[in-house]
Amino acid sequence: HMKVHPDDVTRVLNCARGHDLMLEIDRFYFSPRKVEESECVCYCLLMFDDLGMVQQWQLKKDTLTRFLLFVKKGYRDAPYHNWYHAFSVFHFSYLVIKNLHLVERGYISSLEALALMVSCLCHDLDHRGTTNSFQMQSGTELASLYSSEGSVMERHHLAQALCILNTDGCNIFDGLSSEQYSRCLDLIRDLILATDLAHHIRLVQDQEKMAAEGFDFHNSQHNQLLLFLLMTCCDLSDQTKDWKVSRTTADLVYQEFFSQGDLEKAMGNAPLEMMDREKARIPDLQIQFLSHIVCPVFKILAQLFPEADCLLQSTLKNRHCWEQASAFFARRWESGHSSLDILR
Ligand SMILES: Cc1nc2ccc(C(=O)N[C@]34C[C@H]5C[C@H](C[C@H](C5)C3)C4)cc2n2c(-c3ccccc3Cl)nnc12
Ligand SMILES: [Mg+2]
Ligand SMILES: [Zn+2]
Repeated sequence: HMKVHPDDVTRVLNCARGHDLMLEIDRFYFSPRKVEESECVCYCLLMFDDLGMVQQWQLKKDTLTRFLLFVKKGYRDAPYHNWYHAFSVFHFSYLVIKNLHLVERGYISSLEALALMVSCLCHDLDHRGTTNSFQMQSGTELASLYSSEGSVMERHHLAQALCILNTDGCNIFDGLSSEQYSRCLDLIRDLILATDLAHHIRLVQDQEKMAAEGFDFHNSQHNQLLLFLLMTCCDLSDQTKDWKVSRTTADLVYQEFFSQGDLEKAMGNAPLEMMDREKARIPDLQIQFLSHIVCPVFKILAQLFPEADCLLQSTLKNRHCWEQASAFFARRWESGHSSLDILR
């Protein structure tokens, strides 16, 4: 089973003690993938502290550090769904809480902010780089455990998160009252399950309606729809960064998709076109993904929070870059080249 050495905890605590937050780490354009892997856990500590969470929820730094080290160990080295993805999703939750003033303005409570940050860290724990439909079609052990409820991978990520919280010396919530503790775990459950994009698609019309009507601070449904929207925004946040990050991320996602497609072919199943390295046209697929899923989400966020307009603009700019690439790619595709290298 996973183990964390006491010296690792000490090393992180020493690193955090001496450190200030990196310059501009709290800006939307900051790319968390620039942080050294060995410093990520220390920066998680600093971000929790910067938002006053350590003080407010009496989080013990050694417990929080041990928890973070277990979470980091809980991710596999898949091309995309690895610790760096979790760290970057967590970083974006820090950005929206801080820059959209979500707690001070009463959109979410401080407990919901804590649950959001912890859910982001844990939301893809033990991901194998394959999709829910792959689990079901190939009858994996996770499918046998969870397929009756759907969101197979997300239920596994949640189970892994609860397992770490129940590990000796890792229960970061032991300073919460029993009522706050159960509310926090209910939130983490709902927020991790909300990262299934199929779940998001069922909600997005309600989220658009909420943004059009205006957020109702007395409507608990609006509060829940906003929390789910924030989780999706965090999970897709690479697409709000500059073109190089957006393209590199797509590269990594399609490495996972194409490996799954290879597996499905080997098993005699025909993969989706977006999983088939022989058929997929990445620029066109990315234009669809940005148009149908990413830009609508950040449009809703920008309607609710004017400060978030820069995020919508970035996703639109990245979609435009893919449109340019698509035209160029089409020309090259006709003449027999198919790799993304042309975009370097
Ligand atoms: C760059 C990039 N491209 C992506 C292209 C496609 C899809 C994707 O799941 N598409 C859908 C398309 C329809 C309707 C639903 C359910 C399924 C059928 C599959 C969604 C995701 C992509 N994605 C993610 C990402 C975000 C959350 C979970 C998993 C992943 Cl991989 N993060 N970055 C990217
Ligand atoms: Mg996921
Ligand atoms: Zn994710």
